[in-house]
Amino acid sequence: MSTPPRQKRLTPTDITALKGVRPAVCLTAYTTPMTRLFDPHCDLLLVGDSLGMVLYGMETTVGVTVEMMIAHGQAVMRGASHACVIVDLPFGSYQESKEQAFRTAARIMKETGCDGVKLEGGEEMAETVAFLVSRGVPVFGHVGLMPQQVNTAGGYRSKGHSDAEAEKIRRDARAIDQAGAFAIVIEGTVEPLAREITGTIAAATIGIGASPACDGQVLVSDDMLGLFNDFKPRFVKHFADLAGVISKAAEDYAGEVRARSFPGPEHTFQVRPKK
Ligand SMILES: Nc1nc(=O)c2c([nH]1)NC[C@@H]1CN(c3ccc(C(=O)N[C@@H](CCC(=O)O)C(=O)O)cc3)CN21
Ligand SMILES: CC(C)C(=O)C(=O)O
Ligand SMILES: [Mg+2]
Repeated sequence: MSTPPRQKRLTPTDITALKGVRPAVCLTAYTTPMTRLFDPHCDLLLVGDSLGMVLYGMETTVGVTVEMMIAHGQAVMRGASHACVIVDLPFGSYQESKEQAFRTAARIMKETGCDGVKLEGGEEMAETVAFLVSRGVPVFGHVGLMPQQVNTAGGYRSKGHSDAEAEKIRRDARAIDQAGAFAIVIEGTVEPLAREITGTIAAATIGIGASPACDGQVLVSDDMLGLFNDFKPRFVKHFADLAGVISKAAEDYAGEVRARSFPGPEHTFQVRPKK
């Protein structure tokens, strides 16, 4: 009896090919059990550096390390059999030079087995994106609201309201597209601009707060599950209230322990009768 062929994950090329065919579905994933639940429903899973905020309680994504991204990238790869898996390059691991970016990307791909990496930036990162792609690293771009630039941007503010800001984002998206990115996240950007970019580049645009005109959508999974409630950007929709479910479970558990009604006989080991 031969073993069935191992199911192959979607490739970055497959994601680009969805453009103009059907919306690409993307969620962030950080752990094996959640990945197993998301994987059948998603085309793309992103091990986002948002994990610093949603899993580790950091104030921003700036403190996230390559080691954290590798540990969670490995966890996600253990649970993914269908979706394409992309890992975020964290702040400080790629901006210094295209060589630094390649070294980090190659290490992450080798140590996790993921399908490519994502990096934030526009025109200033185009040379880096071309360098990576020409050397075998599929690149997912990210323009518009760039969380790793929170300290120079003066906070998390939506983008493209002024003509000058819109023109900059237009140039950023074009530069990353022409550098060979297979897809580009457009974050926190006004609808007409996101629509225009989507219609004029080859890469698939994946929106988060960038309107339904994008080629696909992404959300931070803890946001859409109602698990992360420190803040709620306008683009977040809660598809469940897991925070409520979990706090109720903890409350019930605590009550039963205090009442000595848990554990019951069915959870308790008795000495086996001697033979
Ligand atoms: N849980 C979570 N969800 C995210 O979407 C997310 C993270 N964490 N961490 C990394 C970045 C940070 N992001 C953020 C954080 C806050 C806003 C926010 O408060 N936005 C305001 C903008 C108001 C405006 O300028 O119009 C909003 O009301 O949406 C947006 C994106 C997106 N990413
Ligand atoms: C929100 C997505 C695009 C992201 O970069 C992340 O989760 O880190
Ligand atoms: Mg990110």
